[in-house]
Order: sequence, then C-alpha cells, then structure tokens
Amino acid sequence: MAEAATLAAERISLAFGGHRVLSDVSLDFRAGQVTGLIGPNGAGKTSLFNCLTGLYRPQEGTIALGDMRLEGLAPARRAREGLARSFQHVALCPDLSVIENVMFGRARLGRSGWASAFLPLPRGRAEAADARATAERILARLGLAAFADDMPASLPPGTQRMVEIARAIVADPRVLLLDEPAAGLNAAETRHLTEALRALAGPDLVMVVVEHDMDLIMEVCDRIHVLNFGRLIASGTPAEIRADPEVVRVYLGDPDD
Ligand SMILES: Nc1ncnc2c1ncn2[C@@H]1O[C@H](COP(=O)(O)OP(=O)(O)OP(=O)(O)O)[C@@H](O)[C@H]1O
Repeated sequence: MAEAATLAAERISLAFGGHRVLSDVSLDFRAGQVTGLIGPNGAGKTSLFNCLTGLYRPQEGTIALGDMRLEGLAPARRAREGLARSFQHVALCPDLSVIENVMFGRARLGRSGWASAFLPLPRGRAEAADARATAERILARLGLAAFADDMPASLPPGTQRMVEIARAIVADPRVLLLDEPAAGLNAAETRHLTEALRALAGPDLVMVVVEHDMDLIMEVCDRIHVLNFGRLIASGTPAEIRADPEVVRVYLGDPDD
C-alpha cells in the first residue's frame, strides 16, 4: 500500500452560474483519523466531495493528496491514486451479485481490465481469482459473507450500504469518502454501520464521512469540519464542535432571530 498522506483542500471556491456553492474553503483530512463533514442541507458537503473526487472542477483552489496535486486530474485517475467513495443513493449494479459488485471495486488495480475479471480469459483468470478471494475476505470482515451470492435488490437497505462500503474498500484505498452512509437505515443498521466504520479506521486510511446522523458522527469521528452556506465555520474534535457557539446557532437556531 502507498504511504499514508493527508488529503488537503486549499481555498476552494465553486459556483454554478452566479450561484456560489463553496467559498474559499480550506481544510484537511488526515490519515489515521475519521473526519466528519457536517452542515445543514445545501451547505456544500456533497459538492466538496465532488471537488475532491473530480466530478466538479472548482473555479479556484488546490487539492493535494500528500505531495501529489489532484485538481487537474480526471476522476478515474484520482481513483487510481487511491480515492474511493460511496454515493448518497445506493449505486450498486443491480445485475451483478453482491460479490461481483465488490469485485468490480477492485478492477482499477487489475492489469487486464475489468471485463476479464468476469470473462473466462486466461490472462484475467489469476486476477479474477485474486479479486474473488479479496472480495470474500472484505465481505467476511464486514459480516456480509452470507450475502455473497445474493442480488442487491433482495437485501435490506442497511446491507446494501455495507456492500457499497465493501466495494469502496476492496481496492485498498488511501482515501475513503462516504456520503451519508446512514441515510435510510434503521437504528439497528445504523449501530452496525457505526461499529463497522470504527473498525475500518486505520493508520494508513484517510476516512471522511458526510452524515446528518449526529450520534453516528460524534461516535465515529476523531475530527469534524462544519460547513454552512458554502463556508467552513468550525473544525475540531467532537467535544469542541459540540461546544462551538456558531455551530450550536446553525443547528439549533439563534434564539434572538
Ligand atoms: N450540479 C449542480 N448545479 C447547480 N447547483 C448545484 C449543483 N450541485 C450542487 N448544487 C447546489 O449547491 C448547493 C450545495 O449542495 P450540496 O448538495 O453540495 O449540499 P449538501 O451540503 O451536500 O446538502 P445535503 O445535506 O442536502 O445533501 C445547493 O444549493 C445545490 O443546489
């Protein structure tokens, strides 16, 4: 695995037409920590994720993973550098089984292309066997081994989310960006997810979680950044964020308003 590195965004500004979505945002996400990115609806959390992964090109600012500048690189190239993400809405391939979906997440590492992971081509056979073994190991680690041959649609939302996370981590990413992983989950599923996220954290991984479930955020995160109307308003430990007057005002409303 490549060396652990900090993912840093400096002075990011993003606008669509005249609509400013991110204004001069500078923050970093460190290896060995789980960092939460929170803020009210429309604060710019997903847009910032999209800037980090390359789906959006900010008009200003730089993004770096360790010494490597990312802002000029296409999303696929950033994925090859070790950025993996899950989406706000479950985005599993409905025609592939659970294990095939997870194997697909490993395709970026293969030398013979993703098709050979599924087709019986001699060149791809060893890679396919390796991908399957790794996918089985990841599924077992997340308590999903029993669902390996199921189709995604037959599984409850919480299990589908966990499969998405399995697909994101199967390629051994340096950065894991999770966009609202608890959305649509019940209390028991959220608890399972909370434990799984804590177990995934490790010294080499930059893990970032966008989430509205504050209990999960406070329990899982080492550090939290707070966005409001596209601006960074606070950064700190869960205890510091809980006590930050600006954050309290944004979340609870100003009694004088
Ligand atoms: N492709 C786009 N075109 C135009 N406006 C966009 C686009 N993507 C995001 N926005 C706008 O950017 C703002 C921030 O949206 P974003 O989805 O990043 O917020 P968020 O903090 O993730 O919100 P939520 O918690 O509701 O998911 C919103 O006003 C949204 O309408």
